[in-house]
Amino acid sequence: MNQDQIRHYLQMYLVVGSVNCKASDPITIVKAALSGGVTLVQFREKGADALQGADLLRLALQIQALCRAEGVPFIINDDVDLALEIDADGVHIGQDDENAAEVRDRIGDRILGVSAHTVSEARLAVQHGADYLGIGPIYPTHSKDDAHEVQGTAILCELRENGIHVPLVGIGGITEERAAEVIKAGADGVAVISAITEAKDVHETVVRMKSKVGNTLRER
Ligand SMILES: Cc1ncsc1CCOP(=O)(O)O
Ligand SMILES: C=C1C=NC(C)=NC1=N
Ligand SMILES: [Mg+2]
Repeated sequence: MNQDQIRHYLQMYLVVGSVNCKASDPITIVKAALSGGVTLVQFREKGADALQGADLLRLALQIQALCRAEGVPFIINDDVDLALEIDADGVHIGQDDENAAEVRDRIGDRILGVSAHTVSEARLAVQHGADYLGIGPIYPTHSKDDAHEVQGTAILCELRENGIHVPLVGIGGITEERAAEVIKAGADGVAVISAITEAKDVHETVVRMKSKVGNTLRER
């Protein structure tokens, strides 16, 4: 996948699982987020009372169908086997998951996203074939119980200053109010869970956040 296409996909990136959808259900939330214009969807089913087995597969296939209908790429967090089983558009893996080079071999030219927290982790992930890097938590988050320490937007500047020019998406505590500063610091987009899944109006939140990202990218 070419870098410009990946950069486009990263602009308004929804990360979602049933655990994050308390006020409403995942399908309703994904439908509203897609109508609001999310550019990429990651299925991340993690944490206490996460779905498993047939229930997990059913929800993954339902969300995949919604994304396909809108032409929005659908990727799976962590579970490369599931991604290959349902022919997802890619995977996102962390530093503690399968080695990025091995995953790249297994998924061919599907999208490969890798989490990175330092310049050296970023360099290694790029060498192993990552299409983009997930950077964060930028701000405090309650959606990942084993999140690394909060890094602020400085990590994005540091990566760019150290010659990491691959597509980057910021993640962690990102809200509509904070989106612009994440882009100004060098990210190509924002990855968001609770600011969208817990929003009173999911559609409007996505519309507003995406327009702030787009305006800031154009001003940069
Ligand atoms: C998956 C992940 N990785 C770093 S922070 C985080 C959770 C982001 O969730 P939220 O957008 O609700 O802070
Ligand atoms: C941990 C993560 C970091 N970044 C992204 C985009 N997704 C994740 N699941
Ligand atoms: Mg992981």
